[in-house]
Amino acid sequence: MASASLSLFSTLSKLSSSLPTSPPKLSFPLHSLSVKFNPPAFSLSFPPIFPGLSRLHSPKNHRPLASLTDMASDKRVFDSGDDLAVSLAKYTADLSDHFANKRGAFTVVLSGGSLIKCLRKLVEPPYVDSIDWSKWHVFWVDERVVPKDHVDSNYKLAYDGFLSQVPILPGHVYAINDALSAEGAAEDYETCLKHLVNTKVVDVSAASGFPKFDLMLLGMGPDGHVASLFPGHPLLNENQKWVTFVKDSPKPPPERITFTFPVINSSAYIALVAPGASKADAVYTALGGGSSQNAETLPVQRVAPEGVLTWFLDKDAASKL
Ligand SMILES: O=C(O)[C@H](O)[C@@H](O)[C@H](O)[C@H](O)COP(=O)(O)O
Repeated sequence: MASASLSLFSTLSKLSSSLPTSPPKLSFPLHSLSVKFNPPAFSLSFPPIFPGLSRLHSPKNHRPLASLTDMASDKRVFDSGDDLAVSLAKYTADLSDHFANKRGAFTVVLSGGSLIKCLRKLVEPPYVDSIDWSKWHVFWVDERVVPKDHVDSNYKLAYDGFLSQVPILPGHVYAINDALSAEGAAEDYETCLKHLVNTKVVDVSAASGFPKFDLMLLGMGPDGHVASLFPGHPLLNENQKWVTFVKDSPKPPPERITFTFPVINSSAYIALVAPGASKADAVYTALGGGSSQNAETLPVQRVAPEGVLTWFLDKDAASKL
């Protein structure tokens, strides 16, 4: 079993490295579109009508429609990690059905860290059998600039804990080109995204001109960072690039690529998944009004998508609310 996984891993790694690194030249540069960047503002208020909610349905019928009403909640707090994982799996599966039917594709953005463990129920029945995995396209909101088989790689983390256990097409898994420098990998990933926007695999936000992913699964660090956007870092204000790089990440390893806030905030749905006591202070700052007037805004407080934001917390993370 282990060797089968290893050989699958190496096949997938090879396939991923053969992803378009120099896609066809675009007929127009998307980044030259006029871009409206919303200044950082944290808001938990939702649009009066949740995008697409009324059209959500459950063709394979393991998910009763009535349960979709709990998607109206902005914050879900669970007694256990297992309860959180079950709810997150159901939420993801419902959105997968919705976007597969609406667009013929479901674009999902992963983080690293503890998020991958929180996806563990997706690889179990009923979801593993009922989700149309062929529609999934998988991206990373941030990635460490290390080889794909390195212990620090977010790709490897996701592959070992999730991707190797579901039939997502290898060509739909968009890992970074790990042969490049941080600058090169960020540029390459942005070029790849432009190609996918141009071919309509990835949607585009009419409001911002940035790519609009169907679902972004964001983790949050104890310091309130999301993706590789860290407190006090100038990259928090990047408003032109889609993908950029850091070489001084306070969380090791230092070299990473990351989506920028305009891309994060153009998402249709964001799940902010932050379990554990170490997240309680940042959760309080973000949701409980815990910061004083002079305190620096945490990166997570800048997460304010065009679409719907839902927090997934356990009782330890929510203990200070
Ligand atoms: O590469 C990374 O470091 C991750 O992608 C990062 O953005 C992660 O989501 C947060 O650091 C939260 O990680 P934890 O959930 O493990 O605290």
